[in-house]
Amino acid sequence: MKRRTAEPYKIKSVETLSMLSFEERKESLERAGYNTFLINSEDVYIDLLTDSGTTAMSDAQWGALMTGDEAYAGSKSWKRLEHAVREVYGYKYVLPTHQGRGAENILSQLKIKEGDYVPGNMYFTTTRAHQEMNGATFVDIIIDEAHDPSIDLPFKGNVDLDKLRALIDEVGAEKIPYVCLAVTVNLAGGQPVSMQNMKEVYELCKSHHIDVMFDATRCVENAYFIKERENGYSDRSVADILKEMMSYSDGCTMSGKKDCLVNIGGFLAMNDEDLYIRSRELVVVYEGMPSYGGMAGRDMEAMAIGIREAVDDHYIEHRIGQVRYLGQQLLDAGIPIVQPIGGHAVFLDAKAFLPHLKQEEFPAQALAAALYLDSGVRSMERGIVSAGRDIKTGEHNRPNLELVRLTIPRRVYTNNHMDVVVDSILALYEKRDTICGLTMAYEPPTLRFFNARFAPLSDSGELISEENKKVNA
Ligand SMILES: Cc1ncc(COP(=O)(O)O)c(C=O)c1O
Ligand SMILES: N[C@@H](Cc1ccc(O)cc1)C(=O)O
Repeated sequence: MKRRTAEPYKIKSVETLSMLSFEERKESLERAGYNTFLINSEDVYIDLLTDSGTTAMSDAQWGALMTGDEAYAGSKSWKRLEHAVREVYGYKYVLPTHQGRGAENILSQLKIKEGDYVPGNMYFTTTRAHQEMNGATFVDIIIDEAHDPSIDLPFKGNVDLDKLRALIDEVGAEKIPYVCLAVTVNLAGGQPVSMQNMKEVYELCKSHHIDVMFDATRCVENAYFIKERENGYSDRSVADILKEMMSYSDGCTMSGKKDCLVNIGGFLAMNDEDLYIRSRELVVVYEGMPSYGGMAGRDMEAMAIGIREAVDDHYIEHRIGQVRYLGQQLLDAGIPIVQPIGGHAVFLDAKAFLPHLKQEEFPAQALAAALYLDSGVRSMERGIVSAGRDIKTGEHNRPNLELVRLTIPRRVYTNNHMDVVVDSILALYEKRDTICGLTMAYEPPTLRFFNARFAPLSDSGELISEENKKVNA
């Protein structure tokens, strides 16, 4: 018999959850314009909107808050954070930023010129927005399989080297300031990149004098998948694997709100001194002194500790295990989800869940809204709404993946909460043909998914109703 394992921590402080009635949830959803981003958190029972900044900190982190050095300049806390990044990730130079997109802003401004191309293994919303705002065209070089939710591959975040070579041949290396490699790939379903692939991308780029910058947001989760799935790594520690991974890049942007186990913070790291000096100038303009970059001294203390806690083998094994615990139950029940199960989230395949809805009826948005209505579980649309519009044609970008993300915060929920989520999804699947599509009532011009508002496309005005079967037929 396989012995069961449990959380590698015990609970010291608890937060009461609110449990609204169906009618209250319905009102809350209507007030939010059927957009889960606009629901008040006090109306949410289990919050799987994001794993960003939602981590439960450890007692060591809470304790360290008191030791934060809030000096405007030369803070001891910054020194400790800088030391942790250098030691755990291996980069020479580090600059603090208020969160990941602060680092993306500075990197994009410094490296991109109008008319450049930035290849990446699938886009991320904020990352691409910064690249485009600085005049670059994003080019997706992820393997084709990553766009198919049903293909089960160990490293579905890998770069297709032929696509990268073809781009270099077509536009010339001088038009590619850097390759942006996400480890893991959020929008592909939290899928990892293999060490072999990182090595090959790095070698190809170096032969053309192109830099490789990682989006390191969930790099520890990527390192764990390498330990589990790639030949030659099973006996190595996650910390050791992570260090090797980072050696195949010239620097990284980091949202500390994920794999640094904190509620706010980020950094930009690099090995090139000239880029460091120029970045430091922009940190002063956008973030604050290079010894705090938008973070309080106490935040930096917590992050320095979180960086080390995240590479504990027991922590990361449980983390990935919990995501898998949720995903596997859904798979066993025949629910369409992105395979294999990724690092930070389980992604429902909304196209397969609601096949009666056209993509312009926003199936993933409708499914996320229906899940909230059913049980108070909050998730996030990752499909046509998130993909926005083509900046040249103004048409909707139409991603192949039309997903609902169930994102698991780190160290927050127990597996009993995961069971509640499973039950709600199974109940919705039973009555899936009663769920109708949505129309977009308000569309913001940028990053529209955050603030867009929707309305049900049904005669009754209800999102879930037996009546909808007729509309959907
Ligand atoms: C893959 C990835 N990159 C970058 C970011 C940006 O980080 P932040 O939210 O800290 O600005 C996020 C989350 O927003 C992310 O998931
Ligand atoms: N990075 C966070 C927060 C976020 C969510 C959606 C975005 O498009 C941008 C940022 C996440 O992936 O959950």
